[in-house]
Amino acid sequence: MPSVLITGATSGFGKAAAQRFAKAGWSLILTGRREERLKALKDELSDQVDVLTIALDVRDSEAVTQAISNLPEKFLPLTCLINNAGLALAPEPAQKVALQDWHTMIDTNITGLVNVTHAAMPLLLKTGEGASILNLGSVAGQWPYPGGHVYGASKAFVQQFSYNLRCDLLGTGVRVTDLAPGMAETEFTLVRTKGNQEASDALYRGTSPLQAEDIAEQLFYLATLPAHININRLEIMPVRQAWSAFAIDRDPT
Ligand SMILES: NC(=O)C1=CN([C@@H]2O[C@H](COP(=O)(O)OP(=O)(O)OC[C@H]3O[C@@H](n4cnc5c(N)ncnc54)[C@H](OP(=O)(O)O)[C@@H]3O)[C@@H](O)[C@H]2O)C=CC1
Ligand SMILES: O=CCS(=O)(=O)O
Repeated sequence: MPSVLITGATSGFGKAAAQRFAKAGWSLILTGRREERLKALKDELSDQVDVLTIALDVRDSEAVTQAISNLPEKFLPLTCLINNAGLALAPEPAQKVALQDWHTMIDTNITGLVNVTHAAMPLLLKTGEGASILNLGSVAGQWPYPGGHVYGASKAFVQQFSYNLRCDLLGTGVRVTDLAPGMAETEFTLVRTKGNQEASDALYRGTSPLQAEDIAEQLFYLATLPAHININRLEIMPVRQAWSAFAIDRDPT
C-alpha cells in the first residue's frame, strides 16, 4: 500500500486528509505537536490501516530530520508528502502586530515546511514516478488583504517554492502542487485570534465556508492523479467568497 506523510494531522485539513487516505487503504505517517490528538487519531484509524504517529514541531529541524530519515520500513516507500502544518496569527494591521507573531508564522509556514521537505525529499526521489509533494498555500499568497501581512507573504513563499521545486525535480517523476484554499472552517481562525471562539464563529456564521473534508478530497485527488499529470497550483474558494474592490484613502468631506 502507498504511504502518506501528513504534517499538522491533529486538526482541520490534516486530520480530514488522514481520514480520507485511510479510507483508500494508504499507510499513514501522522505528525503534529499535540500527542493526545495524535493518539486519538491512531486509535480511530489503526483498525483500517497502518498508522505511525510522531509528535513533532516542524520548526525543529533536527527532530524533523531525525524522525523522517528513520521511518520504519513498513511505511516505505513514501508516496506522498502533505506539507500542511501552518498557521496565521495577528489579524490586526501590520503596524500593531508583535514581532514574535511574525517570527512564529515565518518559522512554521516557511522554515517548518522547508525542514520537512528537505528531510522527505530523498524518500520521495527513491519512490520516483507517482510520488507527490502537496504544499498547503493559500489564496492569501496571491491576493493581498488587510491583516494578511506576514501570513500572506509566507504563503507566497509556499507558491514560489513549489514552482521552483518543480523545476529542480523535473525528470525525477516527483510532482509538486501548491494547493491554495480560501476560507475554510477549521481551528485556523481560533488560532489566528488566539482562542477567540466568538470571533471565529462570527467569521463562519451566515455563509458556507469550505470544510476540511473538501480540502482532504482535493488532496486525495492530487495524490492519485495519473503519474504523468502535475497540477502546479489549485486555488479553491467557497462559492460565497470572492475578491473585493480596491480600497481608496480619501480626504474627509
Ligand atoms: N482554514 C483556512 O481557511 C485555510 C488554511 N490554510 C492552511 O492550511 C493549513 C492547515 O490549516 P487548518 O487545517 O485550516 O488549521 P488548523 O489550525 O485546524 O490545523 C493546523 C495544523 O497545523 C499544526 N501545526 C501548527 N503549528 C505547528 C508546528 N509548529 N509544528 C507542527 N505542527 C504544527 C497543528 O497541530 P499542533 O497544534 O498539534 O502542532 C494543526 O494540526 C495551514 O498551513 C493553513 O495556513 C490555507 C488556506 C485556508
Ligand atoms: O489561508 C487562509 C484563508 S484566508 O483567511 O486568507 O482567506
